[in-house]
Amino acid sequence: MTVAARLTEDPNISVVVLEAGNDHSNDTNVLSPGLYTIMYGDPEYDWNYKTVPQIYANGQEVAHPRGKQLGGSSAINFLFWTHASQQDINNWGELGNSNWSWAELDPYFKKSESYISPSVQVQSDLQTQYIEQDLHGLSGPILNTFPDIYGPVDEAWPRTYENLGIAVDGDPRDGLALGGYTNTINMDPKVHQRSYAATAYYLPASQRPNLRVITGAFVEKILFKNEYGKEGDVLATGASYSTNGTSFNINAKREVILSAGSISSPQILELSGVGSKKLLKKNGIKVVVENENVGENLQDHIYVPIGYKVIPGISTLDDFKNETFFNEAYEEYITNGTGPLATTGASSGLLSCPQIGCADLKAPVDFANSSASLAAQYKLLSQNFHSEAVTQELTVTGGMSPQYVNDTIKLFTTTLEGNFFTMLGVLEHPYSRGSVHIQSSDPATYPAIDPRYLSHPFDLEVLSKIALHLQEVAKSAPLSDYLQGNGTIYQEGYYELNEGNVADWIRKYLQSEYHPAGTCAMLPLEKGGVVDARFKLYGTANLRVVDASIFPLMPRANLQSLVYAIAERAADWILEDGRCKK
Ligand SMILES: Cc1cc2nc3c(=O)[nH]c(=O)nc-3n(C[C@H](O)[C@H](O)[C@H](O)COP(=O)(O)OP(=O)(O)OC[C@H]3O[C@@H](n4cnc5c(N)ncnc54)[C@H](O)[C@@H]3O)c2cc1C
Repeated sequence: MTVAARLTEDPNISVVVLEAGNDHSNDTNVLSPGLYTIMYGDPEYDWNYKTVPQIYANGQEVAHPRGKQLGGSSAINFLFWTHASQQDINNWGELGNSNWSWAELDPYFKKSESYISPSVQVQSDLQTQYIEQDLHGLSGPILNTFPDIYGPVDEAWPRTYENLGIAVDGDPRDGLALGGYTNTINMDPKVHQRSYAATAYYLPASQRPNLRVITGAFVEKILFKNEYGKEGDVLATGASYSTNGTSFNINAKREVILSAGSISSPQILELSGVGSKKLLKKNGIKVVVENENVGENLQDHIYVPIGYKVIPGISTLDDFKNETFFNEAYEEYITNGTGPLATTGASSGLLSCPQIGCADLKAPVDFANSSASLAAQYKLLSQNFHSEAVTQELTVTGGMSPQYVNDTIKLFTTTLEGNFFTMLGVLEHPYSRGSVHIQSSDPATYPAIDPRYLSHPFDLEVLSKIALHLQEVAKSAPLSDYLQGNGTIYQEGYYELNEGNVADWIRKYLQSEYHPAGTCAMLPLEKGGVVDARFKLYGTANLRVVDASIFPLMPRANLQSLVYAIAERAADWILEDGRCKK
């Protein structure tokens, strides 16, 4: 939506958007910051993917919700608005992408955002004074602020990191600062509604005569002309899609932009004949552009959860299990836009290895068994291992059921009596790599998603340190004041982790943060690339991929601010390239 909205600012450019899901931009389930888990597993909102069994993680399938609606996963995400580091983006340049550096991308982060300062009370309670307003966008479409409804645990969060000597040392928006802090969320503070791609980019543009959005349009493949373009590249002429079982073709005069996300973009390319010759032949698909890199290089953030019992009197998401409580909260939100459904968590800690007490951990240096392109990625990760964030620590103020790794409906709640608090420790820069590939030429058959979690042994080593650090945080005041036994009494099913049992526990209960990336990597072709540094698919004259699948290397933190930034940049380049061609 970001690209379409920007391009149609020019009345001479017409854009048609094909979206498989429906428009839910007026739906409380999407707009309420506290209701997002209600959408998981529901086919009206969520593709509800699962990985193939993960052989390094107890053979489990891992759930992968993805937004199936206008605005995609920005409509179902947790509203965390956090940022990549400078090094993360500079790495993309180092890997061979010209004109990619933090300095060059920074204006586009700003372009997408309107930061809205909270009240003086919120600033003090949530310790938001770290914000440097000049670093933020102040007039972009996505509204971004702090939750103004929160409890004592939220207030305790930044103070706990302060007591541990690892409070945030600046505004992480600068791509440098590290430490524990309360992050912003993408919410309109006036009405307490999610601000996301559909409300922020689509709605203001929806009346333009040069923008047409077709919802319920399931793209089956991209169409190519059977002749070559000017530069010897294949021409994309449009797409075929189906609506309610009827198929249609739509023509594109200038460009086709594929933004179906890290799971569907490689799937659509392969269905269209772009991918590995062997795989396409096996599935009876004619090869249009041969490229073995399509669908490879899958990366994801995984995390380990640890659950605690809270002291009596602390309200948590567990209270929603009480029907009366939920109905009252729902009524209050619908009527006044306030109450427990008008808010969400915002507790982050971006921490380096020395900050979590693992300064002695040695990052891998021998990449002899890796391909040259992967070795280049590993080299950058290892060089910066001790200065970059190794983890993002965050919280869910409520119980989780980590045994339901493959079922998000059950994962974010418990059947237990009581109130709980869950700490999550995310592995920020994984070394494991996987893939997404079609299993059939039938577009309705989901692709095989295989992130190969923990296939690189270093990931387990690092995640173990992260899990042990979470326990230290939980035992530290003032957070520990709100946890039973000062952070030593676990939710049933969890137990004290130590050097001896932590690895087994992680293999069993690791979860995805639902951040798949990298499957149509922006890299030089010979280094594993699918698109070039201007998003153009290799071997084609006029097809670009613009979504998280082009990230060549996983950044720290949550992905959405980076997805908006690259989409803003892509729109500029599409306009620029169009002008050059005239
Ligand atoms: C549950 C969840 C929680 C998250 N929490 C956060 C968070 O708190 N903060 C954060 O920064 N990030 C978060 N993320 C990640 C972030 O939302 C995503 O990385 C980002 O939205 C990805 O954008 P994208 O454009 O690559 O793909 P998507 O947003 O997934 O968009 C792809 C779009 O393509 C459509 N599509 C797919 N296939 C087809 C087809 N065949 N035909 C037509 N349309 C199709 C989809 O329906 C969808 O609308 C979360 C993600 C999830 C799933």
